Amino acid sequence: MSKETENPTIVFVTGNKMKLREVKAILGNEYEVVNHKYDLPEIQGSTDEVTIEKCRTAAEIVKGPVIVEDTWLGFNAMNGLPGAYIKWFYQSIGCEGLYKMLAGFEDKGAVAGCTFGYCEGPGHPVQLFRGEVDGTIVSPTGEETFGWNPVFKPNGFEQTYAEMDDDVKNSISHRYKACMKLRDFLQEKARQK
Ligand SMILES: O=c1[nH]c(=O)c2ncn([C@@H]3O[C@H](COP(=O)(O)OP(=O)(O)OP(=O)(O)O)[C@@H](O)[C@H]3O)c2[nH]1
Ligand SMILES: [Mg+2]
Repeated sequence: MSKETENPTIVFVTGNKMKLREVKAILGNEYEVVNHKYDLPEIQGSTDEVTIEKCRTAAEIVKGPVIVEDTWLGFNAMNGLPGAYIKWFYQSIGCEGLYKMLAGFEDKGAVAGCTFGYCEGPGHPVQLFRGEVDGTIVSPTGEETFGWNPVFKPNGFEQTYAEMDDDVKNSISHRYKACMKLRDFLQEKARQK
C-alpha cells in the first residue's frame, strides 16, 4: 500500500475567517492551510503597496514563510475607487449604501480583485499574485454572509456572488484566480529545490 504524501503547509495571516474558508476550499486538496489570526495594519496606498507591507509585517510576526491577501472592489465610474478602501466603505454604509453610491452613474461596472503576497521570512522580498473579475454592481441580492457579495454580479453569470453556491464562486472568483497563480509559483519553487 502506498503511503499518502503529506500536503505542504501554508501559513495564512488574516483576521478574516471567510477569506480563510475560501482559501482552504480552493487550495485545501494540495496544501494544509494554517491560519495565524492577526488583523494586520494596512497602510494607505495602492493594493500592491498595502499587500507588500502586510506581508512584510506578517513574515516578521511568524518568523517564517507566510501568505497574506488584500481584497478590493473598484467601481469603473469612480476610476477604481473605493478599491483597497472597500472594507471601510462596506463597514460604514453596507451593501445598500454601496449600491446607492452608483445611483448617479450610468456605468455600474466594477472589478472585484485580490492580491496575495508571499514572503519566505523576515527580510525576504514579497511576491504578488493578483486575481480580478469584471462584473456589475446590483441591488443587494442573496444572503449577506460575506461582505459585499450581494452587490457583485460577475459578468457572464445571472447570480451575485452571494447567490452562487460556494463551489461555483470558488471556481470563478477573483480569489480563485489569484490562488491558482500562487499555487503555480509554489509548485515551481518546490520543483527547484
Ligand atoms: O463580498 C465579499 N466577497 C469577497 O470575496 C471578499 N473578500 C474580502 N471581502 C471584504 O472586503 C474587505 C477587504 O478588506 P481586507 O482585504 O483588508 O480584509 P480583512 O481586513 O477583512 O482581512 P485581512 O486583511 O486580515 O486579511 C473586507 O471587508 C472583507 O470582508 C469580501 N467581500
Ligand atoms: Mg485587512
